[in-house]
Order: sequence, then C-alpha cells, then structure tokens
Amino acid sequence: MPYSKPYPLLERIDSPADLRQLPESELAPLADELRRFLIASVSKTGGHLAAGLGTVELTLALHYVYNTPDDRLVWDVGHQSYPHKILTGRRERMASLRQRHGLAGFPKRDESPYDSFGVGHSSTSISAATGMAIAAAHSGSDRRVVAIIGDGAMTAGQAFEALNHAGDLGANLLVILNDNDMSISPNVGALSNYFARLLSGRMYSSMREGGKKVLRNLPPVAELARRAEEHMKGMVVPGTLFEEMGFNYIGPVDGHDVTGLVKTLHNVRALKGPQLLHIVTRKGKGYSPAEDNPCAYHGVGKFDPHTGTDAGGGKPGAPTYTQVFGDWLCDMAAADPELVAITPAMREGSGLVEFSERFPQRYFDVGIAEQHAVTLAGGMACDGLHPVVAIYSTFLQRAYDQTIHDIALQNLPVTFAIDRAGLVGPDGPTHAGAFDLSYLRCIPNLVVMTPADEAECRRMLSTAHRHAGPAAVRYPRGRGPGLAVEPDLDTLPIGRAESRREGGRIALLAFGSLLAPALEVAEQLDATVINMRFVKPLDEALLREVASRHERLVTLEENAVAGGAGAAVLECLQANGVQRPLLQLGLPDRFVEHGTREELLAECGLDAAGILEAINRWQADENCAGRADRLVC
Ligand SMILES: Cc1ncc(C[n+]2csc(CCOP(=O)(O)OP(=O)(O)O)c2C)c(N)n1
Ligand SMILES: CC(=O)[C@@H](O)[C@H](O)COP(=O)(O)O
Ligand SMILES: [Mg+2]
Repeated sequence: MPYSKPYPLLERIDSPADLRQLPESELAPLADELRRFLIASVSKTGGHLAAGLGTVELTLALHYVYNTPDDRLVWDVGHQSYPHKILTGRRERMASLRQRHGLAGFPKRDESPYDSFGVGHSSTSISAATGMAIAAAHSGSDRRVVAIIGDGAMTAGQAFEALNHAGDLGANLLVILNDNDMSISPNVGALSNYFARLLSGRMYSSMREGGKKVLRNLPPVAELARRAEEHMKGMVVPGTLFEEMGFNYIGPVDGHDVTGLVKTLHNVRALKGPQLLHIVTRKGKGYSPAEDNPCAYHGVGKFDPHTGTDAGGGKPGAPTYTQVFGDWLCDMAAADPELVAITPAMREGSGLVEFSERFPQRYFDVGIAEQHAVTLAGGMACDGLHPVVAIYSTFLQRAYDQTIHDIALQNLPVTFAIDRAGLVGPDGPTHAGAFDLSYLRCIPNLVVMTPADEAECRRMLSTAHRHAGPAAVRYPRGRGPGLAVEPDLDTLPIGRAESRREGGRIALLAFGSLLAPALEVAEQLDATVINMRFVKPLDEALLREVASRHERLVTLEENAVAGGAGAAVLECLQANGVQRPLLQLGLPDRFVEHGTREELLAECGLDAAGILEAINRWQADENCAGRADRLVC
C-alpha cells in the first residue's frame, strides 16, 4: 500500500462542509485515503496511532451527519482524534503533531472550533457532553451533542457518574461506545466481559435486530411498551444495563461500515433523550502491524510505514526510570512474598510487564480507575499485604482524596511509584506531572522522595517499601544520567540529604532530576550542591547548617514553584528564623505546552544554561528583584 500521495478525495476536504458535499458512495474510498494518510503522517511524527485507525469510519460518518462544529463532538481521552483533526482543516499541520508550536496530540479548544472540549485524561466525555446538552436546552438551541468513549475509558467511575446523571435527566445526548476490546493493553474487568457477552454470537444478531427496532422513531406509548418488554427480558438482554440507566441502547453495529454508520447516525440524530450507540471496531484497523499488535501501536515513535519497524533507531543505553522501577519491583517481589502491585490500566507505561508475567497472582490491573487503585491498596495494606501503586503523576491527581483519606490519614504502608513526574514532552500539559510535589508534600504522614539518578531511585523504592507508613517516589519520563544500578535492596535514611559538592558563597539545593544540571552549573559558579533527596521530611538540620555557611540559596525542582519543594525549603528556613536570599527555580505558573522534554526544560529555564542565566541575573540584581514566580528574597 503506498503511504504517500495521491489522496485525491482527501485533498478536497478542508473542512467537514466539504465532506458533506460528497455522495455517500465516496465515503468508503475516502476512508481508505484517510487511513493511508494517517499512517504516513504518524510514521513521520510518532504519536497515538492504533486508536485513530479504529475511528476512521466513525469520524467520517459523524462529520458527515452532524452539523459540526455547531453540533458538538466530545472525544474521550482524545488520542483517537487524529482523523478528526485531519478532516477539520488541520491536514497540512499534521506534520507538526506533538512538536513544539505544532498541533497538539489531543483535542484542544484553542486549536480549533471543532475541538469542543479539551482532553487527555480519560472518561470525561459523558460529563462534558451532558453539560453541553444542558447548556443547549437552557438556550433553546437544537444543537446535538455526541460523546465518543472507548470501552477502556468506560471502566472509570466518572463515566458511570455521568451516565447516572444524564440518564436520569433525560439529556439530549448521544454516547457512542467505541468497543474494540482493548484499553492500552487488553481491557480488563467485569464490564469488559459484559461487552464481550454483548457481542457474542446469538446476542450480537439479536441485538442488531433490537437496534433496528430502536431506530424507528417511536411514539411515547410504543416506546414505553418497548421498554417494558425489554425490561422483562432484562435477565437475558444485556443492553438493559444502559437501558436501566435511562439510555436507549442501540447496537452493537459494525464501526467500520461507513455507509451503515451514516444511516444509523441519521436515524439516531432524530431521536430525543439519552441514546447509547454501541459500535464494534478493531484497534489498529487497516494496518496489519497495528492490528496484530495494537498495544505496541497505541503510541509509537517514528516508524517505517512499509514494515512497521522503528525508524527512529531505538537508542540503546541506560535503562529508563520505568525500567529501573520494573526491575526493582520484580527483585523486591522475589524477596517479599507480601508485595502486590497495582496499575490503573498502565501495565506497559509503568514498567509492569515482567512483573505481571512472573507474579500474575500478585498483579492487579484495575482498569482506568485511579481512585479505586489507591483505596484498594489501602485495604490490602490493612490486612498485611505490601502494596505498590504504580501510577503516573498526572493520573494520581484523580485519586487525591483517596491518597489523603484512605492512605495517609490511616498511616497505611503503601508505596507510590510515581512515574512521568515533571515535564513529559509530546503529550503536553494534560500529561505533565507538574504538581505532585505541591499536592503531596502537604499531606501528613507521607514521605516524598525525588531520586536524582537511577541507583538512587532503586534505593528510594526500597526505602518506601520498607517504611512503616505511606511513601512516594517520583521520577521523570525517560532516562536519568546513566548511573549503574546495583542489584541490592538497600535503603536510605529517611529525611537525610547529601552534600555533592562544596563551594563558596552560593548553595544549590537540588531535588531529583535537576541535580545533574545543578552540578554542571556549580562548576562555573563554584557553588555548593546539595542533593536534597527528600521533599518530606526535609533535612532541616542540613538546611540550617548550609544556610549558615552560604550567602545565597537556590532551590531547583521539576515541579511547579507554587507550593513545591522550594516552597518547603522557604517555609523551613522561615520557621527556623533563618533569613537568606532564596531563588526558587522550577516550573512556571502556567501550563507548559508540548515539545520534547529537553526543549521544554530549556523553555522553562531549567537546563544548565537557563539555570546559570537565572542565577547570574539574580546575583547581579542588588535588590534581589526579579520574576515574582521564581524569586523570593
Ligand atoms: C485518567 C486516565 N488514566 C489513564 C490514561 C491512559 N490511557 C490513555 S488511552 C487509555 C486506554 C483507553 O482505552 P479505550 O478508551 O478503550 O480507547 P482505545 O485506545 O481502545 O480506542 C489509557 C489507559 C488516561 N489518558 N487517563
Ligand atoms: C493517551 C494516554 O494517556 C497515554 O497513551 C499516554 O500518552 C502514554 O504516555 P507515555 O507515552 O508517557 O506512556
Ligand atoms: Mg478500547
């Protein structure tokens, strides 16, 4: 298949209005072109591929039938929205996808009027769409609202909170359940089994008939009679899960039959009240490497579209922090039979593949359910297990109350292995782990650690695991400085920082990933460098001692300055009556957009050059005046 021009039909589509000019007979060939374009484009930029391949026909049908952008399409997660971007005037800009100043990898309201809701985290679509449906009703508008949610995203509590509300409200809303039987890895849970039953043999065909029935725009009496009949069939007709929540269940239908979808959507668009259309798709559809391995093609780097092989020349070298964690987990599990590991649907990303294979009885993928993951760990810890919650910093935000109320308040020994802390790069602000130090350090009982290298990461994980209360280790996306990791399971003394360089008038207090540039900068400034290691508890004694020997202090962290580790140092000095000029370097008080991690760190002044410049500027300023978000005197 040629993954390049010509795209004779696609090149005529600069907006959905152009699409709507086409006869229905041209939609299937257009789907082929769109799919080819998508593969060619992502092969050059990297990004989320398999999910988008599965939504090509759906996206065409939606823009064909609905009056977008006035009608609202709300994509869940948004990783499947590339076909939508291509059809809504952004085809040429796909070459800039996820690059600095380029197109975002997710729908973004300020990028296009067709992106009706900003997204990146999952399971928000039904809530947002319900809100829009309420707003439409409020203004007397006839606008239609459609939420498109995957079977993986449907496992999260928020999706059910929204169904529960929208169904009761009778909101004018269509929810499309895009069921491909996959999350990033194979989907899990009773709901996933339920969807599988819905699709199985006899049920599928009987539901197809049922779907046709629903497509008739029934008068209220007939509708009531139909519901009563369905209710009586409730023990055997699985569609009633949604029916009982107040939704009209339609389907399952083939999500790759574009003309069939157009017909169905035309009918559904005419219906009022909460509708749920269940479509069946294949993740990676139409590209055999992705169909064969949808997990690997969920998110990809650059690749050769003809062979599907890595075109970026996967850089060998030091392990990533994720791998350091995965190795530690297996080693600690071998030593501790009570260790259990929990992931909210991020087995691959969190480094749990080997653990899941070696210790299947102690491995728990709970689906996209961060809140449940954390409270589950609490319950396990109550009764003698030693849980490790492997979670991305940005997704732990979802489980904040659980972290406080279910873990810390009860001082339960749960280890939080927090990956993707700090800037993550191409996924942008939705996925940046910019806030965990701020939101964790204020929680009593919680130990918070920031490893500066791979070896320290392993030690800190062991420290957390052996600690009698809750403890978190937060580490960045990708590789560290490349330190050799010893196979031991040794621990570190809690709350003890270490001096890494003795210098003159200025001391750099570095947290985690910023130790490396701090050491570089220190050579030029002849500065003392402290590897702070612990954000909580801080090494107060060392801080007092360092402050007494230096004229100026600088804190460095890959976290928001607001409320972060530097703020903890400031509070500590103040509480001890120590007054020293203090420069706080960290992430600014704005959302940092997408780009490579290196570009973004430089943009925020957190590479060695930026740090040096900020310190020199600060030192040159007699009054210690400067940017309020970075400087405290
Ligand atoms: C709150 C949250 N947790 C985890 C993720 C990571 N994540 C992104 S896509 C995805 C799987 C989604 O599966 P599904 O909704 O079925 O979409 P598919 O990729 O199968 O089309 C996961 C776990 C996320 N984006 N948001
Ligand atoms: C869409 C989503 O939430 C995930 O696919 C995420 O993009 C994974 O990020 P990593 O590539 O850092 O694992
Ligand atoms: Mg899915």
